[in-house]
Amino acid sequence: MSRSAHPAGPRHADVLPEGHYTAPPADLNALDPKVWSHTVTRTADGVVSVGGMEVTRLAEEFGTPAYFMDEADFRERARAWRTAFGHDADVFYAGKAFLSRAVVRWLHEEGLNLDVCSGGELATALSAGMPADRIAFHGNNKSETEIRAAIEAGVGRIVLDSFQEIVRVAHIAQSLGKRQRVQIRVTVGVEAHTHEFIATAHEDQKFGIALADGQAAEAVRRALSLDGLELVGIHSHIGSQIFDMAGFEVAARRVVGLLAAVRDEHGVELPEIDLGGGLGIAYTSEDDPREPHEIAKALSEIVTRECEAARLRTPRISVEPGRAIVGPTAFTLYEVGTIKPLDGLRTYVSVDGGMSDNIRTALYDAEYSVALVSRTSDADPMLARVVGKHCESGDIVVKDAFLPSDLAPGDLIAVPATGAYCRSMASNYNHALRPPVVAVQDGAARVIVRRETEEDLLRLDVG
Ligand SMILES: Cc1ncc(COP(=O)(O)O)c(C=O)c1O
Ligand SMILES: N[C@@H](CCCC[NH3+])C(=O)O
Repeated sequence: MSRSAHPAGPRHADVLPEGHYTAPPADLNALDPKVWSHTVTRTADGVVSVGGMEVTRLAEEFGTPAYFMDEADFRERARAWRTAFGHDADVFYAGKAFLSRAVVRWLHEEGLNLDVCSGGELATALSAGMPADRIAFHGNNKSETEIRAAIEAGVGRIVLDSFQEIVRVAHIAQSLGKRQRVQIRVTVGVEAHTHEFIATAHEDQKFGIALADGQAAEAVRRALSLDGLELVGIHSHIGSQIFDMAGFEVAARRVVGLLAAVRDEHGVELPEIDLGGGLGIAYTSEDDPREPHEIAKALSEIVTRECEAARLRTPRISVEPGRAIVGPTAFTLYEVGTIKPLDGLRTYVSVDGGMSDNIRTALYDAEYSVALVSRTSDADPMLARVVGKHCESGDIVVKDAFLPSDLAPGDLIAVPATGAYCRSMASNYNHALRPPVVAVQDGAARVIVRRETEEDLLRLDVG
């Protein structure tokens, strides 16, 4: 018997948009291991726990909204990537997905390298003890200050993104009496199957130097001619949240083609090839991501095969997964504040966060899952839209998902797979205070990024 608080509530079949769930899940209390981190489970009393700690206790201690990161899961995923690629390849975790000093230490301990794309990320990495030679510095418009800081620190490589930057980095390196190891980022001209805003290998966009019409070959010529630079490889990143390996195959083939052309023209075999990041994760039960060992095998086979065909020595491969490591490791915990059922449509469930802690739904039309985590329920499913508290009707966290129809203010709900690009893209819109990131492991929780306070906001406002 349903305990529905909204008996006349919406019927999902009336409103389901294309591509979304066709039916409510069989069991609303179940937690799909595809979208939740490995230590997440429902305890005997129905409360969800992570790292051995119940969310009700976590909410009491740390408040909501908050991101809870499963440290064991993070380390496991980092290790899986490291092991899959072995000692002949390098894994650079992409710090843009989420970076904090604790995360840098975990990465260091697990043997990963780090990709940073700003002075701020570089400073965080260095201050947490990541050896500079294990850092790669990216960006399509690095400032002179950032370039100088990276070279002075001794970063392992700078990834050159434009013709101007080739000269800029060479001059700064020379002025510091150094020769900087660099790669050139090329756009290989593939259309990655992902959202337009996060595809980066087609030519009509801001990143990289096009392989087409000889631009990349010209960039290599210039880089090889400058004393301040040691050109060690070619870099390609085709986009983000990609499941289909075909785009990586084409990219690898084209990059190896450039390596062969460089060998033919200059007699130089560049020793490195970086195929970037971009591997997709499961945000809903519909998504089927690849495992790191499958990805490693596929990439190394393509590169080896293409190099053999071109009679090139196989270069050292590197990859830059961000989302695939950190994305699944965290969930955002919210408290339900208000509930607005719209007859025949859907029920709006307002939580105490929103687009300020997760902009991805508004920005990319991203899909997420959600679950009631402070208790179980045997009420009927209701089609819900989880929305935030911002002054914006597009302030949506989860567009369409099923929650139990007895959901009530004060319940805790959690959105899984928010480890990547949520805290790192969080904002202070409406003077929201950015939530903390709390690492949980073996029954203990500790804040690794603290919650912002009104004092923090007022300190910035010097007016
Ligand atoms: C150059 C580069 N490397 C790596 C990444 C990480 O991508 P993802 O988090 O999708 O693995 C990005 C972001 O898309 C990027 O721009
Ligand atoms: N921030 C994006 C992806 C861009 C990745 C950085 N190049 C996301 O949330 O999916």
